[in-house]
Amino acid sequence: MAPEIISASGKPSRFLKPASLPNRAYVAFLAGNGDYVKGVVGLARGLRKVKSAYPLVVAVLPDVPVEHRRELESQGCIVREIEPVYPPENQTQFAMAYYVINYSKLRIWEFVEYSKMIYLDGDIQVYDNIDHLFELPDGHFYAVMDCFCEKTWSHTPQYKIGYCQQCPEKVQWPAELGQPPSLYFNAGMFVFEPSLSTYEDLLETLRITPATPFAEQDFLNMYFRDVYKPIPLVYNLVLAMLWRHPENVELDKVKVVHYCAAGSKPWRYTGKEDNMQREDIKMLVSKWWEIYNDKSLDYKKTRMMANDYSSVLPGEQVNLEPFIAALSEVGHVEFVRAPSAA
Ligand SMILES: O=c1ccn([C@@H]2O[C@H](COP(=O)(O)OP(=O)(O)O)[C@@H](O)[C@H]2O)c(=O)[nH]1
Ligand SMILES: OC[C@H]1O[C@H](O[C@@H]2[C@@H](O)[C@H](O)[C@@H](O)[C@H](O)[C@@H]2O)[C@H](O)[C@@H](O)[C@H]1O
Ligand SMILES: [Mn+2]
Repeated sequence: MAPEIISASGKPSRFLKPASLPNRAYVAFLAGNGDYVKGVVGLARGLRKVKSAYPLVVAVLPDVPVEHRRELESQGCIVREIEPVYPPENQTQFAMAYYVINYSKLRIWEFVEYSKMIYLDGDIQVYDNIDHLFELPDGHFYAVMDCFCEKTWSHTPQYKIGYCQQCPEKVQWPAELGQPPSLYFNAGMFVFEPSLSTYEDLLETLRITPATPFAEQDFLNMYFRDVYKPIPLVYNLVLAMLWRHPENVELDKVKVVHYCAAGSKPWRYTGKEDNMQREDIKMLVSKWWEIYNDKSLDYKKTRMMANDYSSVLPGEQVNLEPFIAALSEVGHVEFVRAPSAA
């Protein structure tokens, strides 16, 4: 007979079942054997610190070494290997040469065991709980608007005339250039619904879409243009906003920081690049390290998750208080099926 388990409410229950969490998850993308794994480990710890109720899935390319995968698993991540996705061959000059691997992000639309996911770049940190974004209405693509003012945009007409969607009133879009660009999001963070039909259509469409300087970010903006809904900048502070549009930023309200400005990746920070000696940048980099180095944020296996039922005798009453307390620390729990006592 299975052990009699007394739940925190004092009512006997055959097995403690978590309040069933809808099948949602955060998802990150990791490629190569370099140091971005530090970013994803930091992200896993950050989500735990803000007590997110959902797991972090990490889509890894085949070139991510087993040591990095084990490290991510030891941080409670669910590691899923994906195959690379390449854009059609063409002569495009990517804004950063390595952007070509970022098309592989498209594989996350295949994770249909989840009804809704929030994608986060590995160079993002979450400083306040954003689980409420999972409640946004289905049928749309939610992301934060990007900025066109950094040199990385110098190939574009908007950069050349000094137009940016963050301050559309500053420079009028000239009629001779036709329509102003549609609202354009940064693809380092977005809320989406995995779907096999969308996944197949994304790959099919990519096959006939020439690659462009911002790679999958341009592609996703084109593909989801009609269903894109901007969400406030507090959900993805692209660091350049601090010096390009400070009037749009209330730093103490920011929930998610995206370390995408040149030289701002905390694990590679030297302080030598432009803007990297700013006090706000130094504060944000050290905030990232505080979480990365905080041992109390290590993933804790609980007795239940350690499948340690053997010590529970038939008929024994199990006090679940420590377990309930650990739950609130761990944030999310994968329940393991108890071996049948028979
Ligand atoms: O060598 C790399 C380069 C990129 N990435 C992943 O691809 C994302 C997008 O690249 P990045 O954040 O550097 O682009 P940015 O936002 O700085 O333009 C990263 O956050 C990582 O999740 C990776 O895993 N390894
Ligand atoms: O592959 C293209 C990448 O394009 C985006 O990064 C850019 C963009 O934000 C520019 O606006 C900034 O100027 C630039 O610094 C920054 O790197 C996404 O963050 C990243 O996830 C990925 O999609
Ligand atoms: Mn990024």
